[in-house]
Amino acid sequence: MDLIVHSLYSNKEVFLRELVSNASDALDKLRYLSVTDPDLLKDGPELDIRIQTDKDNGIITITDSGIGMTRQELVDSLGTIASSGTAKFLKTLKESQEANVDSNLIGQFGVGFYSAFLVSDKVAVSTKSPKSEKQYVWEAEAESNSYTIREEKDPEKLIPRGTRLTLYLKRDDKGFAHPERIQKLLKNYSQFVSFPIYTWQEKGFTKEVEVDEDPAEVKTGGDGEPKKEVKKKTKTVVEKYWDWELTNETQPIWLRTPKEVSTEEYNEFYKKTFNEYLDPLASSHFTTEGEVEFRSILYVPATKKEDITDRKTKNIRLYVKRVFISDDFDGELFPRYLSFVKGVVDSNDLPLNVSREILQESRIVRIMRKRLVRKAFDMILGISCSENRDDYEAFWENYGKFLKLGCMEDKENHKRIAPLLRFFSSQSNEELISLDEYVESMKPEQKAIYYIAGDSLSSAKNAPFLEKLNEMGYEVFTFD
Ligand SMILES: Nc1ncnc2c1ncn2[C@@H]1O[C@H](COP(=O)(O)OP(=O)(O)OP(=O)(O)O)[C@@H](O)[C@H]1O
Repeated sequence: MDLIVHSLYSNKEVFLRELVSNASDALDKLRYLSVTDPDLLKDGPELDIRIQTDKDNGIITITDSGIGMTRQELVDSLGTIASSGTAKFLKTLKESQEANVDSNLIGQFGVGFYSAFLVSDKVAVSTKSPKSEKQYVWEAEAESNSYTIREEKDPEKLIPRGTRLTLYLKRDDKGFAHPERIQKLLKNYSQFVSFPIYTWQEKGFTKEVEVDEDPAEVKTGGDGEPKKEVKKKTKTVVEKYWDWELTNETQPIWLRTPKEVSTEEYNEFYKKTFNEYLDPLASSHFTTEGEVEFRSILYVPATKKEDITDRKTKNIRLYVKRVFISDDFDGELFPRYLSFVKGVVDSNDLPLNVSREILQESRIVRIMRKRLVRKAFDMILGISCSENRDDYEAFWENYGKFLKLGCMEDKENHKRIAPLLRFFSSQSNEELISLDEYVESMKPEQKAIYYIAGDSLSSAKNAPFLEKLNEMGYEVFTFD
């Protein structure tokens, strides 16, 4: 706790992003499960997040109507740091400290539930799962290293389903309980949450009220006689009241028209969705219609992905008709060598209860995969056409080996991968150059015979190069 509080000290406000993101996950889970079990919604069809503040007492409550937690789930999820987002955060923190990452960037990582203690002395989580008859309250104080769980007995505090977090703010952080402050933070942090977020706001409307009667002189036309008439006077007053106000836009960004979305919005969406702290190198937003209909936004990250064999990347978030299904299907939607690509894919043609088995056998998925892969190539080609040569060099340094793997694993796409390859060449002062530039720089007699020593001859990365020479009309002989 000490480590979290100290490393995030200047970035306390991330608590709101983290707690709203947990609420949104809980709603996603409920919506997904309710597809096959509509009974789960019987305690209330509304799926939303509501945030209320009490600025006089420094209290914030965040209520979601999501999946909630049973007593056991409370113990498992909030009782051990090791299994929470906080554990992941601590791991990242350690790694980034070792790598000397600027500590300002740390606030961008996913911190998890425990970030509530950045601003709170005490946190209460009152939660009702549709699987359980009872509602339970988990409570802990920042200074203590234990928690309590009890059953909620107060009828006034019962909720039909979901979770209500109550944050009792620290003395110095009570300012977060101002409704305008919360609204501002939400606009900044949660604009891409796809469930409505309501905040409790003071509102006013103007109305005319009568004031003390006052005799007024009014001329009546005709006889010219001034007539005394009593005219009622009014004045405008502002009537104050409190009500829920919708604070975010719930239309997912991928459903919007690409022309209307700015680069900043794409980048923000990327950073918030994938917990990234650097803007992506490239993005691509597209819709395909016809045989198979889906929408997608893909990104090439600017951060390096080390492990080429890591298939569990959670880089592609799959939605079916806007319902979040899973981020576990990267391998089904993209080949291994493109596992660094991140993005969202929303299909109208897949069943909501789609499983890995369905994906693997589906003709629709085969078509989607083909299109996604092509779009990924286009996006990478786009970076290579950038006026700034450094952009592609950065890309190549991060992901060059992935594309080389592509040459080996995806013969069908050789023609698309070839223009994306780069080589160090002694003919170009060891600069990274493309195949075209390489062939260009060769003397005619070099083009006639191209000899590669040792096993590199049969190595797949040379295959596109040989194909290229062949295409240009040279006869290619290879020697073992
Ligand atoms: N509002 C909520 N409703 C239901 N379950 C919740 C809620 N908030 C947290 N949880 C449960 O507590 C667990 C721990 O939350 P925490 O934020 O620490 O990690 P995480 O959400 O799993 O990871 P990350 O924050 O990196 O996404 C969650 O996985 C979830 O099971």
